[in-house]
Amino acid sequence: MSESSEQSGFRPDAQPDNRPMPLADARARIIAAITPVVETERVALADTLHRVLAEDLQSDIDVPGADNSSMDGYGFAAADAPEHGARLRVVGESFAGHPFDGRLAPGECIRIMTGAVVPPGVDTIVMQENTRTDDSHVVIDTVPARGSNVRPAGEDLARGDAVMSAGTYLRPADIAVVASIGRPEVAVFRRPRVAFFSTGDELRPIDGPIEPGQIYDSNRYGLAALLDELGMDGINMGVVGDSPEALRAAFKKASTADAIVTSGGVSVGAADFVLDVLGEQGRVDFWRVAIKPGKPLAFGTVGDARFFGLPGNPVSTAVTFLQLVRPALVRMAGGTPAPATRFVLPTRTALDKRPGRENFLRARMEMDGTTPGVRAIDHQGSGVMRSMSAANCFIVLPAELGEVAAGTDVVVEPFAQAIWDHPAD
Ligand SMILES: Nc1nc2c(c(=O)[nH]1)N[C@H]1C(S)=C(S)[C@@H](COP(=O)(O)OP(=O)(O)OC[C@H]3O[C@@H](n4cnc5c(N)ncnc54)[C@H](O)[C@@H]3O)O[C@H]1N2
Ligand code: MOO
Ligand SMILES: [Mg+2]
Repeated sequence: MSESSEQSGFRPDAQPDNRPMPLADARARIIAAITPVVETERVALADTLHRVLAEDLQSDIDVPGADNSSMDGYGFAAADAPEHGARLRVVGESFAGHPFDGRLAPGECIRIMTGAVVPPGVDTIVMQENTRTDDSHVVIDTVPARGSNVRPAGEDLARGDAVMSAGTYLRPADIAVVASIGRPEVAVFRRPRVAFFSTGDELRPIDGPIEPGQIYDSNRYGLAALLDELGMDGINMGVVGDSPEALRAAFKKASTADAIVTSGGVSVGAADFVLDVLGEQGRVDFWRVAIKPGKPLAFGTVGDARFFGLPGNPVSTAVTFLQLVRPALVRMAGGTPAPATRFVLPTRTALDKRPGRENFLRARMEMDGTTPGVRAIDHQGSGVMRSMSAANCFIVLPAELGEVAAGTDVVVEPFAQAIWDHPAD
């Protein structure tokens, strides 16, 4: 039996046929429901990693500010060294931060270092490995072409250039570029406030003992780290028990955030109340997505907040966060989510698959000698978080597919991703 025909008692209007929603549709609906934050603040550049730029930046200066040398060597006028073996008198030096302020007469050159200003009269630099010194002279064994090793002013950015536009998610390289034009502070969007909590009577804090039947609340630590990595303002609300009353109180408290992310209690069990309380205190936009792991995901609204009810199985929590919550939060933060980078590799192992849900198998891309391939982690249970930790990619198998034989080309999605679109890319 195909999984898509599974039934449940719950029927949000959004899914009149009661089937789990295809993942692409769920993602599109979530993205369409997100409103980006608009408030901005000025922040020291050093504190802007993974913040979203809220202003267009233009350069007031040339970077670099002057023609400069790309080599340690000697600078001269090409006309003075018409052939290999030319001999020039060394009359001064230009160091980075200490320009040469004299003038060159015919037959003269200067010692010059990488990054040092190329003075008027010098149009060519020879690297010192191609020279010999001879008293106060230098012999250029191999004369380079005119203009060699001179980096022009403004090579990186010219005065007036557009440097970066509002909506850019700031990566380390971007921060270095902004620093290069001398901006100690920039305007960024306020970070979305994302309230998150775990649900489950079995969950215990990680700094105490556990009894049989109890487990440590690991999902909340994973979620906190994922939110942190995205630059969100995470509001850690702890563990909420499996009771409608406790959930009502938690939903109420979280309803002033921009988003709420929970784990657990969204399936059909007798202690799964998240969906009921979401319907009661807010609105269910849809429930259940044709994704494995992660099917019972719920999306909706509570007060001001977009609500993501992630399934409690730890791998399901992680996979649904990456596939559905992360792009939504990128948009909420003022950025543009990038489509996943994917490519094709042969699978070294046969893959179990039933038609019905798009599968995200945890896998490792690896080389066999010089041949790249991908190998699924042995244990694919949605409670086996080590499968995520040991993996470096997903194998993504389309919903309709059945079993996959070893040697078949499969779609691979590396964990290391450009997750937001970068206008300069
Ligand atoms: N009769 C059916 N049962 C289940 C179905 C179904 O379609 N019919 N779907 C299964 C699928 S798929 C998933 S995924 C889970 C989702 O369950 P819930 O979201 O209701 O999550 P819980 O029942 O609360 O917990 C599931 C599992 O995960 C552990 N857990 C929960 N929270 C944490 C946490 N913070 N840290 C670590 N581990 C956590 C929990 O102890 C359970 O073992 O439902 C299936 N059932
Ligand atoms: O889809 Mo559930 O996520 O198998 O574990
Ligand atoms: Mg459950």
